[in-house]
Amino acid sequence: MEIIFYHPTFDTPYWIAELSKKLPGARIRGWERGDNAPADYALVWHPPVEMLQGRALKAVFALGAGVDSILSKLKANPEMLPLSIPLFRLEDTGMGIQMQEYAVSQVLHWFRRFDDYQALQRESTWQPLADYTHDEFTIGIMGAGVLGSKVAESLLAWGFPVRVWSRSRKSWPQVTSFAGDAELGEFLRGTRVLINLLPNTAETVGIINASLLEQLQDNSYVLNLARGVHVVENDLLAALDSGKLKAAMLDVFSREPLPKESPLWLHPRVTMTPHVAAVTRPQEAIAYIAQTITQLERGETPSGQVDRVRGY
Ligand SMILES: NC(=O)C1=CN([C@@H]2O[C@H](COP(=O)(O)OP(=O)(O)OC[C@H]3O[C@@H](n4cnc5c(N)ncnc54)[C@H](O)[C@@H]3O)[C@@H](O)[C@H]2O)C=CC1
Ligand SMILES: O=C(O)C(=O)CO
Repeated sequence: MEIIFYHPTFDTPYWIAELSKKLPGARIRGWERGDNAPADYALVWHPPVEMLQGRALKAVFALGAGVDSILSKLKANPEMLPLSIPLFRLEDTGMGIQMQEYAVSQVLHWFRRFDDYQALQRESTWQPLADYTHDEFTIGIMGAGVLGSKVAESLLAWGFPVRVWSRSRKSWPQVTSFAGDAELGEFLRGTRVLINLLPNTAETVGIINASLLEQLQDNSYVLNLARGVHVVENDLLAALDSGKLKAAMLDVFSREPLPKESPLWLHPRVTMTPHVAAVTRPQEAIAYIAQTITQLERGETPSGQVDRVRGY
């Protein structure tokens, strides 16, 4: 079995060595320009078109959870990967716990009013504030998939009311589930902390816009953990300035790295991280990919296959 690997920043020799331990029969090589030799599987992130085009592959693996970058490249170059070749993505593989850590720490930060106390500290003001209660701090998670479900679980454990919005209804204990466009308004009206874990698709681009933000409770919070293009950044800034939003924490941006001139950098109620909410953990990802390849070789149907028509 021949496997080609391409990632613009990962340590390729390390990945090849670790993958080889899990797939001892495989010959694994880092792909370089000009390499047209046969391959059965390709492991990729932001792959050049020529890496995949014209190859009789059994499957392609995205080395992350989101496949928007590869699907947008495919839209421009449909010949890069025929629909008959399955595309897999990473399902959790250690990202769930990272998203839980991020969401829990930020929600507790807002819930315990550390943002307000930090502002008071800057004015050298000693001023105890009224506590927030859990029942006025409903968490609304957009996207109830692999990562949204993990985040829901972790915030429930801290006693917050949790609701989710997704394409299909979920029957999860203690979680209120809303489904489809018809129920988005009701979902938003009861939400105090909006957490975004949607995939980037034609339907979800720009979804966090003025009209959506207007439907949230006053003094709400936005935590964007998914993709920057979900948020209309000027609408978010306007909602912060009008008082509709109390604060926003952003991990992802419509342009990355965030340009120096973006007003988001300096807004007093915006905090940010540079797209690090959940990174690919090599050991977990390698175990998942090796197991999935083994299942494919046995003729089984593993989970994690992307529905390219649906877009995630
Ligand atoms: N900031 C970061 O470091 C990272 C961000 N991500 C982002 O998180 C996203 C979610 O990842 P997973 O949970 O693994 O994806 P998933 O595919 O398991 O879950 C997606 C969820 O979104 C829902 N959904 C999709 N389209 C919808 C629509 N039009 N209306 C309502 N609901 C819709 C689905 O029903 C599903 O519940 C990824 O696509 C990626 O963009 C993932 C990993 C790291
Ligand atoms: O896996 C993903 O989709 C990511 O965004 C990783 O940072």
